Amino acid sequence: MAEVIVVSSRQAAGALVAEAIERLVATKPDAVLGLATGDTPLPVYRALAERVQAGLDLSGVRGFALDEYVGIALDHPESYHSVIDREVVRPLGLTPSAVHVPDGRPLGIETAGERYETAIVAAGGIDLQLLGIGTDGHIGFNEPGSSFASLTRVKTLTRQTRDDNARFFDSVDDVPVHSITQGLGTILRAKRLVLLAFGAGKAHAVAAAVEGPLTASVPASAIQLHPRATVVVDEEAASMLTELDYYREAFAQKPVWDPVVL
Ligand SMILES: N[C@@H]1[C@@H](O)[C@H](O)[C@@H](COP(=O)(O)O)O[C@@H]1O
Repeated sequence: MAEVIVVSSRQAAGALVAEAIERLVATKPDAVLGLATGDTPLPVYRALAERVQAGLDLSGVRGFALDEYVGIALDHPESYHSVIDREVVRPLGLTPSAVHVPDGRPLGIETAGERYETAIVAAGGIDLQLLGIGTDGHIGFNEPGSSFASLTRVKTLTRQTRDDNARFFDSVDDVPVHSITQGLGTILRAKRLVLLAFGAGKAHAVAAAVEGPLTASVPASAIQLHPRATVVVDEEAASMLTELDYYREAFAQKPVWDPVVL
């Protein structure tokens, strides 16, 4: 099962995960990060940016974004190319050519997934994959029904996801219908997973992912198959978990030698 850590705030989550990333980079300066978009990972990026301002060097770190919209202009402010550049590459001082985002341009889209998988393998795989979670239980853009063996490919977005993401666009009609996303199989190959979730709106999806049955209907439940998965949640997002006392006890009693703990 995943390790669950309940934190008091988004800032506390950001600090905790930034600390884990700093430790990873200390042992592997060219570590490969799996980068999530959306609001959820922002506290991690902000905490890392502060560490960079204080002298942390992340210029050797490589990155692979989870997903991208299909058919969106690369320079659209809400393309994940733009978001990753704005929220991650620049503030963290990463080397732009070392950070990859799936290619959602229509020309060549049939082979874009395969090319992305090849690039991840050539980089030696992802060391730490950051994940948010959709209210419908998606990770990346793996919507309900996604195969646990799926690799990077085009997925049609659900209406719920498009409604959720409409806040980034002028209207829901402007939200692209298709995405290209790392598959659940891609995500499960990462050496470590860190899924973050904040707010009551995520409570149902978190409970289903962590404690529900393993089912493609809740794509995030795939994290139960991963031997090094950590879920970092605030009290609201944790509110529907039934084993909260156990998670708190396990974290309080964490062995110092435990490599799974953040
Ligand atoms: N493709 C992204 C996901 O990777 C993200 O996890 C999810 C949740 O977004 P937020 O963190 O803004 O709630 O939204 C989008 O659909």
